[in-house]
Amino acid sequence: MIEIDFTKTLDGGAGSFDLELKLALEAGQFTTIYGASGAGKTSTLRMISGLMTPDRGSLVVNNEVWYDSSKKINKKPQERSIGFVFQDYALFGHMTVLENLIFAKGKNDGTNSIDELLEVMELQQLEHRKPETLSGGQKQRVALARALVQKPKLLLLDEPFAALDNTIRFKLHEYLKRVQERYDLTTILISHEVGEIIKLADKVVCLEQGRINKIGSPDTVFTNQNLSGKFKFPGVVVKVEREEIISVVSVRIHTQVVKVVVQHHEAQALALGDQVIVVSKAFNPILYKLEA
Ligand SMILES: Nc1ncnc2c1ncn2[C@@H]1O[C@H](COP(=O)(O)OP(=O)(O)OP(=O)(O)O)[C@@H](O)[C@H]1O
Repeated sequence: MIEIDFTKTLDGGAGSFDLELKLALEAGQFTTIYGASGAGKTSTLRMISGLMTPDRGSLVVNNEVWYDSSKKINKKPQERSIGFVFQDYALFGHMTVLENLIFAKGKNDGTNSIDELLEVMELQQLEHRKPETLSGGQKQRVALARALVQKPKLLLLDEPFAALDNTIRFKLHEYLKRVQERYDLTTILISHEVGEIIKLADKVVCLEQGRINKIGSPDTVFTNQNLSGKFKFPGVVVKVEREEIISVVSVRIHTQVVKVVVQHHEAQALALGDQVIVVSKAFNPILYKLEA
């Protein structure tokens, strides 16, 4: 359990405001922080990691006090069991992929196996390459593997996929889900992408000017409904066609476009580019084996 209860006055563009966060996250849970630019998302992760000090409050991770202003406890970032991945990779350019991971391991025992991480993240073929020779998606896989070497209790991700195109981003979601489940990681992701949040997160915390204004499952936060469909696919509206009795909305889901029949009044509420969730209650798929 991660118990966050701290405040800090931040210098916003239009004057100062208080970031006030009281939040409990269950171990192994995947939480996303969502909110407008300047709401205090990055500051929150920096305070959890010890890179920024709150004005007052406490932070307790699995019953271990990392910060408590009244008891004057403030663990240094290197004493907190955290893996941090940023948008800009921050890999060591003069080291190969393998050397980056070995460096992260340091002299510590009890770390995750580097061989296993290379395998899970499918980096074996790239282990002797330097970061400058890798694509953005490959670099981010290395950054994710490196963040996991020290067996962190908490994985913090600050818009790690924002600079990548959709296809690479979708692949990285799969890798992230895979490691999150394999290592039972308590994860906090900052994201602006509603589709990404619906796909990955158990819980979403919406921040506005330093305060939590909504919290809950992505379904309830973004649609005000508890969606009970068997299959849920986040997508983007690419076409709305009004026909005689009904309207047809085309939704791009990853690389496919599906057509969904809706009532006219539902179609009227939609614009091209809107993010939506396609929910299917009864789904009777037919399976075809692909020949390699
Ligand atoms: N050390 C600091 N002391 C005081 N104010 C700060 C400090 N660091 C950042 N701020 C201010 O706090 C506000 C919130 O910044 P933060 O980076 O947390 O926002 P954000 O929600 O992550 O935004 P974005 O989505 O643009 O990254 C900004 O106005 C920023 O200038």
